Amino acid sequence: MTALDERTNDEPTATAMPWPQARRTAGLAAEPLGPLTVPLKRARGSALAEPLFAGLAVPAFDTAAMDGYAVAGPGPWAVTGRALAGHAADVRDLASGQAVEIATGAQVPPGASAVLPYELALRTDGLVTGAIGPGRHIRRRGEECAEGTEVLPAGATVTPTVLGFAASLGCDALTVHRRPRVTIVVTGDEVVRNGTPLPGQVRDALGPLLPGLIDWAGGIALPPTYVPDGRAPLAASLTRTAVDVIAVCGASSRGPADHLRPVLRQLGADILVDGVACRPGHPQLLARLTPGGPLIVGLPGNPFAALAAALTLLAPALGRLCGRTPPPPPRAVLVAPVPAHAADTRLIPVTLASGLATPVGHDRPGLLRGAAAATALAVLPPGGARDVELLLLPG
Ligand SMILES: Nc1nc2c(c(=O)[nH]1)N[C@H]1C(S)=C(S)[C@@H](COP(=O)(O)OP(=O)(O)OC[C@H]3O[C@@H](n4cnc5c(N)ncnc54)[C@H](O)[C@@H]3O)O[C@H]1N2
Ligand code: MOO
Repeated sequence: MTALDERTNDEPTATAMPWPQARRTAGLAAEPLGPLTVPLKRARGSALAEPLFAGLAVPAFDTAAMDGYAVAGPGPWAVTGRALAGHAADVRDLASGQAVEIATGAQVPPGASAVLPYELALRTDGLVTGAIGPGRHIRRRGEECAEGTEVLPAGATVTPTVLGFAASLGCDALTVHRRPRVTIVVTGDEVVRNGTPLPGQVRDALGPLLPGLIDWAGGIALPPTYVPDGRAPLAASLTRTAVDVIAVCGASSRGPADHLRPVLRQLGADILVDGVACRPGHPQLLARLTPGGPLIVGLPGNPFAALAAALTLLAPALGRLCGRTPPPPPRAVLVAPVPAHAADTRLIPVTLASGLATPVGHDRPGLLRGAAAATALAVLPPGGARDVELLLLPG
């Protein structure tokens, strides 16, 4: 419920914090959650709570990088046997002038000076000839990393690639920060969850949008809860469950049914960010319910404004709680000048190609059309710029 159409409201909010400061505040609003050791399959999306060390050398043994012959000394070479991957016990020392047929991934026998690929080899009876430089096509033990090397710092996100790498280092478990649990509270008597909305109703866009964004940002989203307009239901929803973060959708503005600020005052919450000088999303807020209690992120009801606010306050707060080291923000050059706001940062949906950001339009606060077609939001500071920071959108 709002008193004004969002396009007519251009008044700055007295308490609004500059966008860069608001984002920094959210990224420092809490301490990373405690470490826990989990099996690899449960670690994806978490951040390492301690550096990852190579528990073994990589490769762990001298390995053939090609199918062919492991040869010792100058040719021609007498073929004395075969070395297959996974059969290290069969490996015998090679003397100069000897060779074994070898498969990629097999352990290279001690004494071998190179691997001669089939393509360069001529085999007649038991003899093989060919030209190959010393050391060619042998991946030496430890050449990728020596045993005990730090291979990833604490704070790195455990991506699918990191999981594969950790497994190849012999890890079965990783010590990561606990991921924050997030309740999504969707407010509004007009909000419906299924089907075509009737006149006066609006289909909930945020219950479907936020879980994926929260997962991408490092949190664990609980199923959204829906509360009618009113102080009592909202207050109850903020105190019902033990979670780390509560994202409230709607009720963030100053209309007759916008109860979030009064409820937070009534509950004695500590308000950390009370409005942000950005478009869209200026009514957003960040609060802490009680000392050591959950963070509350107030997201505007307008769906694109909510997305902009989620990237401004919610994602950095979740990144911090789950212990991720934030990467340096990506940047791009706007393909053409874009009108700036005099006092507020604008967040503009763009597509990216070759370092250029192209606005996709359709960026009114109530509509996700532009954002749905975009790969990032360009951060246009007050007064404007061509070279801009980007907020990548969840894929
Ligand atoms: N007097 C003022 N009025 C408004 C201001 C202001 O500063 N002074 N700011 C405007 C801006 S900007 C925004 S954004 C909205 C924020 O409003 P609320 O957070 O209080 O949200 P609602 O009023 O509940 O809803 C706004 C709009 O969004 C629709 N909505 C709500 N929830 C959902 C949902 N889950 N999925 C899809 N759409 C949703 C709702 O029906 C309204 O149309 O306030 C302006 N007003
Ligand atoms: O423009 Mo509002 O700031 O729609 O969030």
